[in-house]
Amino acid sequence: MATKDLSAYDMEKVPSAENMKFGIVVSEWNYEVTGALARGAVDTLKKHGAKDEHIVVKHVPGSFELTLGGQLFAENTDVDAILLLGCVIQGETRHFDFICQGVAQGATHLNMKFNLPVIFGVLTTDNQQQALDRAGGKHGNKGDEAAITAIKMVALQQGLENGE
Ligand SMILES: Nc1c(NC[C@H](O)[C@H](O)[C@H](O)CO)[nH]c(=O)[nH]c1=O
Ligand SMILES: CC(=O)[C@@H](O)COP(=O)(O)O
Repeated sequence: MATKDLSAYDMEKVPSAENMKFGIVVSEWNYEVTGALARGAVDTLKKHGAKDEHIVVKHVPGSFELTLGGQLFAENTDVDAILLLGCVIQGETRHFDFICQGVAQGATHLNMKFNLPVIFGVLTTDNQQQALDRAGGKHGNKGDEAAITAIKMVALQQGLENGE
């Protein structure tokens, strides 16, 4: 099955992030991958106008903790969007399934609970190579994708809230 280039997008269709504030929660598990996701996300947000001081990055131990990290951002800051960045790689047991389900459901819950764009930037792969391919490799960078998604959702929300 063809895999989309996660970093390919129409620059003209991305609103300015100049006045937007972002919180980024990064899992420390598989940090060779998640660190690359974070760099891609920060670089992309700044490429579209976000100010350094409006991008706050915090780390959590694993992807399962991304949800609480996002909730802490939502409860204690005035960010306009939160990016959850992680990498879960299938092991020998079903632990993978529970982590992935937990963080996916957690991210969805935060979107609804706080009426705030919470972006699911978590790689869920069979092996490390698939993850590396999507963290700045041949399939682009899911961190870039998460950043663009965050910008577009903030612009959508602000537009609708302003009656546009
Ligand atoms: N195996 C992976 C984990 N496991 C750790 C969990 O995310 C969590 O920290 C633990 O279960 C304690 O609550 N985390 C990843 O992000 N990626 C993995 O591949
Ligand atoms: C995906 C994971 O949870 C990682 O810790 C691998 O765990 P296991 O090999 O015990 O399934």
